[in-house]
This record gives sequence, structure tokens and C-alpha cells, in this order.
Amino acid sequence: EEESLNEFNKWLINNKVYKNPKIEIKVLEKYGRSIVAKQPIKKNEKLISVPKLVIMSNMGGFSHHLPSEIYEPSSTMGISPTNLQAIFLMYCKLNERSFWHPYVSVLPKQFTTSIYFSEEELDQLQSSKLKEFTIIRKDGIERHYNSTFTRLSNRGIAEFSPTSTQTLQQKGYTLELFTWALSCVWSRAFSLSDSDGGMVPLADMFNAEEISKSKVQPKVTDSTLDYYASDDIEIGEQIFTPYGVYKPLSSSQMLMDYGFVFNHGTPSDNVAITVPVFHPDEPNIQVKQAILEENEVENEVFLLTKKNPLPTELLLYARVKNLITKETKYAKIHFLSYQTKDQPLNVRNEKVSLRFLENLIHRYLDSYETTLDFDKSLIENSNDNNNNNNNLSFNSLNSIKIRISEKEILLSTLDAIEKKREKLNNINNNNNNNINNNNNESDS
Ligand SMILES: C[S@@+](CC[C@H](N)C(=O)[O-])C[C@H]1O[C@@H](n2cnc3c(N)ncnc32)[C@H](O)[C@@H]1O
Repeated sequence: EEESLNEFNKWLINNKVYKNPKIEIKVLEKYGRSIVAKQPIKKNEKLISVPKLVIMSNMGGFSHHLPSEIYEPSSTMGISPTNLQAIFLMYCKLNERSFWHPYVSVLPKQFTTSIYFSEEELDQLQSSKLKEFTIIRKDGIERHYNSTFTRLSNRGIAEFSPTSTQTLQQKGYTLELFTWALSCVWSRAFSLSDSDGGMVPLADMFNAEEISKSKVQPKVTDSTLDYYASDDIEIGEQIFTPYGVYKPLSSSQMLMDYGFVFNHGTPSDNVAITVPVFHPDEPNIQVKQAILEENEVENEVFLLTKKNPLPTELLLYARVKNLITKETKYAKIHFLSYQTKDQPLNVRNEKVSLRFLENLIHRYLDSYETTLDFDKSLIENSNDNNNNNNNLSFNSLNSIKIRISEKEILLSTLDAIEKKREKLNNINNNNNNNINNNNNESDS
């Protein structure tokens, strides 16, 4: 590994990639390769500068450094940018004389993303939708592998075609290598503008922690991608960059793409709750559907998030679902009026709706095999170095963190339901008091 890192460092110099002499690439236990300050660095100092032609992308790098009989036909076939990037990574990995070989040789050999999980590690996700998404992604990779290489071969690109003596697999273009290449792309490709992205050697050696810990300010110029220090950096400090700046990521997405999760999740963590579709003989189905459609609640999947564990659309769904015939007329007026549509219809409907939601969330929570407290104790025990019985893998721990985050969201939904109920009871009690106090007045 050290040797390929040395080769890579030489390659960077030969290709005019600037690396501030105050930083170095170091392998750190939890992070893999990392960028660390060898000396103190002042705010606004340039950290790195990568010429655009060194970037593996359509912005010049590919056409400049790949043989034209490979680049030209494959780039005009409508292959998705991600798949194309993966195929060129495979090419560079398999061809020692290719321009990016020294870079590709320092890319990780193994990943901790959920597509690499064992059955057992996937099972640790319990009811999390991430399990399903992971299986879908794995199937997708195989489908893309088969269709893309069939097309490349039909196009007559010799490098990517089987021959009479060698299958594609024997040439090294295996599904396994394609999965590896896609994993490199998902965990390290950059969006450089709306339409361009690519693999940026050296810039992709920075790890991430919570955004507040990032000390990197990227800047794209006509000919380079540059990183500046956004704050003073101490000697020995690891320099972090934020991930998912353009697209905030949930822990599940992080585990699928990057193979790690933050201990406290991310603000985008969510649970997707599916509610039952209306059966054709649902009472008052037409009114119910009309109200939901008018409010653009046509989806049967609702996203519960940390910030918004009880979305108004879900509440509306529950209120409408639990309408009874004599309420339908004024429900229509109530739920279609801008002022009242997010308010309870009446005490009866509200009580039933809250109970309905509570049951729904409880059922979801019960579908996980363990409780939140149990999961937390697993994590605590694993942090306890004296505990020799603890043999949870890094992947299992990440699965547990995902299900913890989801259960915490579901519990905060239950909390939000409880608060609504308390509020309702208070209003109800006050109204009763008012009625009692105003006994002699006409009903209003
Ligand atoms: C852009 S690369 C960074 C360089 C990488 N460490 C390497 O060895 O090549 C992203 C990968 O770094 C690792 N990584 C980044 N931040 C991390 C963190 N906070 N904890 C654990 N792993 C992290 C993950 O494996 C992630 O997929």
C-alpha cells in the first residue's frame, strides 16, 4: 500500500497537481486514507489545486487521456455518466499503462457500503427500508453490467468485448470489478457543476465529519479545482470536507454510498411510512379521495423526519380516512379552505384520527425485532473495550445505528401525536368549562 501511495504522490507531482507541502496523506484507522496537516495552516491558504485535465471527467480529461478508440464510441452511446465513469475506472485498473493507473491503484479495495453487507449484516437493518433499497441497488448493478457490456461489445469496442479465446470475465471485466468501480464513483465522484462531475484525484482523499467540522472551501476555476482552508488548521489536525453539500444526505444514503454513518445521524434522516390505499368499498370513498386530491395528498408514502415527525399531509390523511357520513359535507368545506385545512375537524374525528396514527406508528415500531433501548445497549457495549463478548462488525454497528435513528424518529412521531392529544383535551376541557360557566347564555 505504501508503495502505491508513493507512486501516486510522484504521479501527482508529474501531472502538476499542487499539494500544499504542509499537508500529507496518512492512513488513519477509522477513516482509511486521510489528509492531515503536517504544519499549522492559516485560513485562506491554498490546500490543493487539481488541473481539470487530471480529473476523470467529460470536461477534457477523458478525451485527453483515454485512447480514442475507447473514449469516442463509448461516450456517444448514451451510457449514463455514472456507468461510463465506472467503465473507464475498470479500464484504468486493468491497464497498467493507462494514465490514471497510479490513481486507481490507491482507491480502496474494499467497501463497507450496504451492498457489500453479508446476509446477517443486512438482517441487522430489521424493518429499515435500506434493506430493500440495497437489494434493489444490487439487482440494478447486475442489470446495468449485462446491458452496458452487451452494448459496448455490439458497438465493436474490442477492449470491452469477449474474444474467441477469452470471455469478458477472463479479460478482467467482471461484475465484481464493475461493482467496485461503481462503489468508487458513489463514494468519491464530485459534482463540479450542474451537468459535470468526475473523479478528482487527491481532492477525494478528504474525509467528512459533521459539516461544522469542515475546514475546506472549494473553488472551481477555468482550468483547476482548488481547495482553500476555510479556517486556521492546527498541526496534526485531520482536514475534513463536507459531503452532500448539494444534496443533503440521510444516514441510509450515506451507508449506501459512503459506507459509514455519523453517530448522531444527519438532519435528513427519515422514515417512509406507507398507509393503506382505500379499498373500493371504503365508506364515503369519493369525498375522501376528492379532499385528498384537492390537497395534493395522492401519495400513500409519507416521510417522517427529525424536524417534522408528524407531517400535516399525514395528519390530513388520517382525518379524512376517519370521516363518518354525517361529517362529509362540512368536512369538504373545512379541508378545502385554506384557513382551516390543517385544523382538526371536530373532537370526535380528531381523537379517532390520532388513535389511528398511533396504531400505525406502533405497528411500524413493533415490526423491528428489537427495542430502541436494546439497540442502544448494543452500541454502548461495543464501545466498552473490556467487553470481550462483543464481536459486532463495523457493518453490523452501522446497521444498528440506522435502525436506532429510525426508531427515534418514530418515537418522536408518537410524542407529537401525544402532544396533539393533550392539546385537544385541554381545548375540550376549556370548552366544557365555558359551557358550564355560560350556562344561562344562548348556545354559541
Ligand atoms: C472521498 S473518500 C475519502 C478518502 C478515503 N478515506 C480513502 O481511503 O480513500 C470517502 C470514503 O472515506 C471514508 N470516510 C470518510 N469520512 C469518514 C468518516 N467520518 N468515518 C468513517 N469513514 C469515513 C468512507 O469510506 C468514504 O466512503
